[in-house]
Amino acid sequence: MNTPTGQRSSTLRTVDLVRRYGVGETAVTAVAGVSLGFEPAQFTAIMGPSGSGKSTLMNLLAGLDTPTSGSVLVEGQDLARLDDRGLTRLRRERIGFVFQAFNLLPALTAEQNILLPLRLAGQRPDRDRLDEVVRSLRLGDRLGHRPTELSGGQQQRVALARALLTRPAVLLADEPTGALDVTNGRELLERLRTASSELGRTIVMVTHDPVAATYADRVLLMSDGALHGTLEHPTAEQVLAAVARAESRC
Ligand SMILES: Nc1ncnc2c1ncn2[C@@H]1O[C@H](COP(=O)(O)OP(=O)(O)OP(=O)(O)O)[C@@H](O)[C@H]1O
Repeated sequence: MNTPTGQRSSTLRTVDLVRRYGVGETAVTAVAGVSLGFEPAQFTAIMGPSGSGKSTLMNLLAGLDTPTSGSVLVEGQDLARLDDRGLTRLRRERIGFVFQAFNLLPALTAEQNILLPLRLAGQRPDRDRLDEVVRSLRLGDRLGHRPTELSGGQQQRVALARALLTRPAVLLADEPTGALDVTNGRELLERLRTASSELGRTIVMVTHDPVAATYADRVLLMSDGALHGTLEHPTAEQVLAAVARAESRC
């Protein structure tokens, strides 16, 4: 998509984004001036040592935290200009979330969990859309089960179905494979890749796993709250080497 000025308009964009915690000598700059664009159908992995600002950046992208300065724009809308209702609506309709801990409601069945965001928005579920998502994630025979009756892989696929049902522009995934075994982790990463390449979703994933990062189109390396490099379609060895370099800077 191009703007009248010829600039490419990103689905998600940060401009000089800064998040500082505390004041005076104990102040910590968790995100130190990050300007980034995330494009449609682009799958980005964010890596970096512990404390480098990955979670803070994700919280800012999700509108869960407010920048000290700079801005986050989702489909051109500056999150800081939205009131609480507008922000809740944008997060419910345009941003999907997948977390390491699945975050499913234990009292609800898989289907009820998947439909929850729509119900909260007061919208009727589109059965065809539900069937399509459920089929693509191989959940057809598990819909009546509660989370405790599902494997970890199935629970995370339910969480992904919930995130994808509303056709969000952006999917934010925080260590989505962190609690999964290798096989289920790889399957989830394949689903994420399909969601970006075939469905056009903009995906941003924080991971500590160099192999998981190779499923992304690009890997952004953070250290000390700043961006210290980008790798395009790297191998796991290239990711490992880059992370080691970032850690040696700490
Ligand atoms: N609420 C807070 N109050 C004060 N400092 C904070 C707060 N949240 C994060 N920080 C600090 O900001 C820096 C970045 O933290 P952040 O959690 O974003 O790092 P991270 O890269 O996600 O780390 P990890 O990989 O361990 O999850 C750290 O120094 C952290 O201690």
